[in-house]
Amino acid sequence: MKDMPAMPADTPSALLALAGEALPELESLQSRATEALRALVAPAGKPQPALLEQHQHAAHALSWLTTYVESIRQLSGWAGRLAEAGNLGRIEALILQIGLGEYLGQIAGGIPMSQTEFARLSDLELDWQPGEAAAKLMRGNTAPARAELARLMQDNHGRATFGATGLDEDLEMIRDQFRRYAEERVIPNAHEWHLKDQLIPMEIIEELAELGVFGLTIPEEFGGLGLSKASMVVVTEELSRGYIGVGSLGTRSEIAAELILCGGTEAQKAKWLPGLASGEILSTAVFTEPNTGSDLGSLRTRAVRDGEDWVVTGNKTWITHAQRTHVMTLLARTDPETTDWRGLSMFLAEKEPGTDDDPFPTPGMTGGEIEVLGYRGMKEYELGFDGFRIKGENLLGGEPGRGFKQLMETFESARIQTAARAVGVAQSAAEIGMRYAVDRKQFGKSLIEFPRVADKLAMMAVEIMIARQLTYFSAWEKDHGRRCDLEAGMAKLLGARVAWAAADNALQIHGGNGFALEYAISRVLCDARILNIFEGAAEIQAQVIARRLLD
Ligand SMILES: Cc1cc2nc3c(=O)[nH]c(=O)nc-3n(C[C@H](O)[C@H](O)[C@H](O)COP(=O)(O)OP(=O)(O)OC[C@H]3O[C@@H](n4cnc5c(N)ncnc54)[C@H](O)[C@@H]3O)c2cc1C
Repeated sequence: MKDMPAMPADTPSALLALAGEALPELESLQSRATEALRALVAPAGKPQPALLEQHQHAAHALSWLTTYVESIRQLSGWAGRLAEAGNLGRIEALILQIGLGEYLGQIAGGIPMSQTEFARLSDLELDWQPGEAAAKLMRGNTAPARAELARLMQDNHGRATFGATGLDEDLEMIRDQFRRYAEERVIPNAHEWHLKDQLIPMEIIEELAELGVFGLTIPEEFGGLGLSKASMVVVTEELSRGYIGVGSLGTRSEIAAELILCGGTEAQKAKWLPGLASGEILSTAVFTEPNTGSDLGSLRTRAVRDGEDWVVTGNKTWITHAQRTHVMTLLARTDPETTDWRGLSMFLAEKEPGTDDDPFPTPGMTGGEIEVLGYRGMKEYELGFDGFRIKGENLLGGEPGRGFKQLMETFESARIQTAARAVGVAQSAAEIGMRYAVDRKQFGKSLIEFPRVADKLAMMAVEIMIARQLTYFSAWEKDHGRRCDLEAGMAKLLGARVAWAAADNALQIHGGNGFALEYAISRVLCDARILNIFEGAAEIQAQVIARRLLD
């Protein structure tokens, strides 16, 4: 078979010029796709929920297409900035070439939304004849390029990332600090914590508190470090590379702090934020119920006024880190006349931290552990509330009925953080897979010398960089005060798929050993699986993106 001609990867400027030419064409394709969906689901101008559901596959195809166009834009932007600064080396040029080639190819041929569902342009009754630039770029994902990238990854092994991140020195210093921490304190222990299904030791939580992890983005006036979301992303990425459980410790504090900063009264800010920032107050997010997960607005746990207080009755489930925490951000229905998001309120419900012997000592509250595949370290619980009392002053914002909107205001940050967790997990899978592929020999040579093994590693490096750049972009937008629900949703959507693919492929590289609990990759696979479920399951994320594109 005749090989396709290789792309001129030795001329990154030519590649960037081609990307620059192709982008307007992709943007126009995305506009055509949006109009095609509008024709299907909004015949009278406004999207109709029933039609949007009927055409869900087409709607999600648009979401994925848009995510890919943004990915190409961010990948090109990243490479362009590196080139300007004289830092676009060979490894970055190959990531750019392969990434553009592969994502353009998938746009034309089908984007995997899951292993068996593809977003195709024909779902939106579109066809696309790629212009000259796009057609050239599409040939970029060649066997020689992947082989060279895998070779360079081997040389690069031991550095923080495969390819320069493009972040500034301050952020790279933060990365270094947390990378060292994870190397010394997390990685040597993570697998044992997982296998023994242990809570992450308090010692680690105290050390992270010392390092400022819980108050990273809380303003200095409330005892935090007042740093950017970009720094949160870097810290989260590195800690999650060590262990998703450790990378997720800060998630709940981030949600609680965002809730209070956006929706709390001045008194609530003064009361809660300093303790959250210092890590003395640990929080847990209490939203999901046995019958309401994705459709959170319909939840049924009730909070009823009793004098100054509120009394809570109902059941919650999947509550991470419920036992050891001091405060619950608890969403409950305060208007019994409603059945949707309108009657919900958010509480900062105080509780006593439990112990193994007495996990839920607070009156009116019971709980039990849910045994899980992965994402251990904080443990998940189902909770029962019966006559559980919350002080009136702990109703967030002091006014009932605003809980769902208050929660929605935190979605951007939470999704950015989850995307960063996904990048960290994917990076750890890539590194573990790489080490094994080098060390393990079959047929007289290292596994990495077989193209199908090297290809997997090369594609991991490419997709991790794409997901990383999308995540940085959404953090950048957030830090500059711009709305970024769309970008954060896309980063989370793609990041979760990338993490799962990386973990699955790294396990494949391990062969039978990957299936042994003893090997770290077995844990990373289990940990990666959750990313497509929480913080908006992939299908919900795609639905939200599609709705937003039709706004
Ligand atoms: C390990 C873990 C930790 C968690 N931690 C917390 C926590 O700390 N606090 C908390 O409140 N919650 C937590 N959750 C709950 C999590 O947010 C929910 O699991 C998630 O929102 C999905 O809800 P569900 O599990 O009820 O799935 P369901 O809503 O029943 O959905 C099941 C599946 O159906 C599909 N689906 C659902 N709706 C649609 C739709 N409209 N269109 C197309 N497909 C759809 C999706 O594939 C989805 O995965 C956690 C969950 C897990 C597993």
